[in-house]
Amino acid sequence: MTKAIDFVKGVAELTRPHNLIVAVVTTFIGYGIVSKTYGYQLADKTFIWPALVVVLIAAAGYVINDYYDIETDRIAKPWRPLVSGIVSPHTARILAYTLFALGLAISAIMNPYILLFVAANALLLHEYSRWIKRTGFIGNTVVAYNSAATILFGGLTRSIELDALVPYAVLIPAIYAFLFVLGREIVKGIEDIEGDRRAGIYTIAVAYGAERARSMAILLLGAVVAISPIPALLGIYNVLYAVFAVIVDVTILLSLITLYKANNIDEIIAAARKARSLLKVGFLAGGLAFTLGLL
Ligand SMILES: CC(C)=CCC/C(C)=C/CC/C(C)=C/CC/C(C)=C/COC[C@H](O)COP(=O)(O)O
Ligand SMILES: CC(C)=CCC/C(C)=C/CC/C(C)=C/CC/C(C)=C/COP(=O)(O)OP(=O)(O)O
Ligand SMILES: [Mg+2]
Repeated sequence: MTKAIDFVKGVAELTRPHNLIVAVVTTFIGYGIVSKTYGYQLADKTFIWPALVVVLIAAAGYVINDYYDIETDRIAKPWRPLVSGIVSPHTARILAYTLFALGLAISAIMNPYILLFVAANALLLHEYSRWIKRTGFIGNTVVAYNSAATILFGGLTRSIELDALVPYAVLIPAIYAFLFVLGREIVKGIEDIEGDRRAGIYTIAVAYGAERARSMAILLLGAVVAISPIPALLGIYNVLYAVFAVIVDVTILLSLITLYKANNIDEIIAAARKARSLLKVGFLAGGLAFTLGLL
């Protein structure tokens, strides 16, 4: 019985449910902006479909990532379900392709254009883990784009449902998400520098050193803080945007101070480990800023 429970826990862990929750929130950002632009109620029961597609495709993306990362995770993340042996690589592969297939099937039922968008993003997600990740910075931009694409996807699905054009306003949170995730991916590269170097993954940290990667992450994430007040000045978002944007800024600034104060490679890697978790809190706060800010 314990083995069965461990297996179910392992399968759940492979899908990274905490990230899926944030992805649903960010999908709602695009959906909500379109609703508000055309004078409809923000939330509608139809949101279940884009939310379900994003959960299925993102979960598939996380599972196939662990499948392709098993050797590097043996070094940096021995607790992952495939490395610890709780779930077999064969099972993970079947799970990933089943999740991809379910996401594509629902997209096909929704609309041909939605199927095209989801298929392109699903392919990009799969190829990221299969080989694009090894290119380093390009891989970071793919993850940042795919993350921001949840916002575009929410806007696309609601626009098609309302037979309306996707408003440019959807691009605003998408740009913030892209910069935020990209900065965090560079921080993750600092944390994983040893394992990535042995695996031949040319992240910014491996290619240019942890110090330069730290400087790039500080620049990118500092830019998110610098532009964070702008949406509050646009008259689209309410005070809740400002409240949650401050939380985002605090998570980023605490991360950057920790990184800046590190004096040597070991301290920089330890600071990156702390920043990775802190910035994840910022993702949720950021999603809530652009979501609750629409109410
Ligand atoms: C100033 C302000 C309010 C900024 C907010 C920006 C914003 C909307 C951020 C949300 C980012 C986002 C789209 C998150 C949803 C999808 C997601 C969780 C992406 C990150 O997943 C990839 C990551 O590398 C997974 O690795 P790990 O986190 O280590 O499991
Ligand atoms: C837009 C549509 C239809 C779907 C988007 C699906 C989503 C939410 C994508 C978000 C980003 C995502 C799921 C990326 C998957 C690839 C991934 C796990 C990147 C991070 O993996 P690594 O670079 O190996 O780092 P870790 O495994 O240590 O986290
Ligand atoms: Mg991985």
